[in-house]
Amino acid sequence: MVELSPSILSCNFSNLQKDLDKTTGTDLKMIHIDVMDGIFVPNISFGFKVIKDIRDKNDYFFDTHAMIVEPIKYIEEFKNSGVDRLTIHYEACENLDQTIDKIKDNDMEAGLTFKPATDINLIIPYLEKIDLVLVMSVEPGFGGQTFMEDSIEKIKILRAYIDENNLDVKIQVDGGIKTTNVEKVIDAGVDEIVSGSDVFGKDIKEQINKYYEIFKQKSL
Ligand SMILES: O=C(CO)[C@@H](O)[C@H](O)COP(=O)(O)O
Repeated sequence: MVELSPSILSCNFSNLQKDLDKTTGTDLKMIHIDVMDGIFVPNISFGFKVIKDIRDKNDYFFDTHAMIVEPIKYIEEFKNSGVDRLTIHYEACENLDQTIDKIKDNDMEAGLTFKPATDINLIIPYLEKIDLVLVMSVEPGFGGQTFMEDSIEKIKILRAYIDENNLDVKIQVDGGIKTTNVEKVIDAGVDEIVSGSDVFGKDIKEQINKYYEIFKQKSL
């Protein structure tokens, strides 16, 4: 079944744990943690201290999206903060193979993502080495943007390649996803959905339950 990874970027940071507490009693298994450096993307979010503090209070799988240049420099810090999977950008790494290897050497799952303008054919050769490929369906940097329709074709290309080659790689989509458009990305073949404003900007528990209702219907 498809899983939801709600982006805490849309939480109220004046009391982050209060929003996370509202997710309890749902089917949720992971949360999405967007780290931005103000250089790779034109926004700054939060860093290791925040991740570590919420790690102490939440058992979820920590699905982390690093929108930072040269993430290789910070891999140990992500690990020490309690990150379970670290997704890095194709465009942000001087030595991508070495960065992926170092994530795995630090006992985290490795995810790879790419900006909407990046040619998907550059990503395909790395699928054998990674645990997750993330299709960005908005320009990385901000929540609340509109879903880019050409992401559907990218998901289909990745789904076909992964299935044809029997690879053990999950496909995640992130940006502009709502309960009203989620079905089309599921139909295209995603395994995981990131949603920020549509979860933490609304009635949190109600929205998570709505997503899981849709996922269950789709898996019948
Ligand atoms: O990585 C990003 C933005 O860079 C996303 O995770 C957004 O935070 C998703 O927010 P919505 O588009 O769902 O509001």
